[in-house]
Amino acid sequence: MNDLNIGVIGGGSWGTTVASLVARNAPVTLWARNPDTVREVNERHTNETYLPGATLPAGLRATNDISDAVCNADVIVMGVPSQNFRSVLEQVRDHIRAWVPVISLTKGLEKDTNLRMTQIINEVLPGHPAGVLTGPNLAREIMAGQAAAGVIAMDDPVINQALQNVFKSGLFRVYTNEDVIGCELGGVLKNIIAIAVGMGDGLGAGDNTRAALITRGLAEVTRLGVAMGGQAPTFAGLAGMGDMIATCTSTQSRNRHVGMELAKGRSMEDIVNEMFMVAEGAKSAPAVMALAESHGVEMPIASDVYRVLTGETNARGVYRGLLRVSAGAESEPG
Ligand SMILES: NC(=O)C1=CN([C@@H]2O[C@H](COP(=O)(O)OP(=O)(O)OC[C@H]3O[C@@H](n4cnc5c(N)ncnc54)[C@H](OP(=O)(O)O)[C@@H]3O)[C@@H](O)[C@H]2O)C=CC1
Ligand SMILES: O=C(CO)COP(=O)(O)O
Repeated sequence: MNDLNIGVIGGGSWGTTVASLVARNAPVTLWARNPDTVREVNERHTNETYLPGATLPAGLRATNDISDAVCNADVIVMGVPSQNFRSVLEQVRDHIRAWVPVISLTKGLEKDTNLRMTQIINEVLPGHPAGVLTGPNLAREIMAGQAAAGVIAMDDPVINQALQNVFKSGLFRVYTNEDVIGCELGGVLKNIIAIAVGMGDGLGAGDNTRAALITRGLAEVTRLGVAMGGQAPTFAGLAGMGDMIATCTSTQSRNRHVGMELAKGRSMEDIVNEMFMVAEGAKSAPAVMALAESHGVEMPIASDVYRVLTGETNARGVYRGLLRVSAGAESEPG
């Protein structure tokens, strides 16, 4: 057992899953805002709302009191959606000890500021090392005991290696990477491409179409990621291509699900109203478009998705457009 105390913040699908993984290696306290979730985790070792059918480790303790999860923690792991990240981190700030590293699990950008979650950590908790744990990691599949691999990224290689030991297990292989920006953006930007793939799949597109969307999607994600300071090889790794493949092809993906529902001609408002889990791609799309524009990067697939999300056009309309567009060189946008 590792002697670091870990505080995981957020009792949804991924926060609960990561807390369960870490509980094999170190003492963990999971903070959830919902007292029913806390009771269920502590008494029945389940979180049926977010992880139906999964049994959580008996040693995983949950709390409704954020100071209980934070004040003795040597590492804080943030697993709340991007639009709530800052406000929850401000609650963490009231209890966190000096220099404790903060790891984001969140794959989104903050609305209006367009900031990445590690940038928010730097703003709210200056001096605390900030990193991300990311990769092709669908929560329910990991809880079902399927092997997976992820990446832990942080500027400081010594802390990064210590954290690798906190998260890794026989079923969860964790690689280190020092490219925080690239790893973080890989996880964020693939979500909008997964919506595009969901729209295609919902309209009955074939395997060739899906492969073309994923490949061209990865090309535009890489262009923006590199323009924002990420390293190109990161986008060919687990945080980039790996997560892109998992999210774009899995029936478990919430982002792909949004695309499938859009393909039925439903409005975004309707779809979101009946989802209780987060689909970060839809929330982050305006920020992605703003960043693409400010960096002078063309993202034809993402901008088509954005036009569907805003109701300017529909899935069928952009699909027809895709077939009409003439192709140039593979190294160029379009
Ligand atoms: N699920 C997955 O497979 C993976 C998800 N991720 C990323 O992890 C992040 C979290 O996603 P995920 O766990 O799936 O989301 P879910 O929708 O499953 O759960 C969201 C959780 O956040 C909590 N929450 C929301 N707002 C607040 C708030 N203001 N204060 C406190 N808690 C809040 C919810 O609490 P309540 O129940 O009370 O509403 C819930 O516990 C996302 O950015 C996602 O992209 C990354 C990898 C895999
Ligand atoms: O990021 C994920 C898998 O790596 C989860 O994707 P969804 O949010 O689309 O379910």
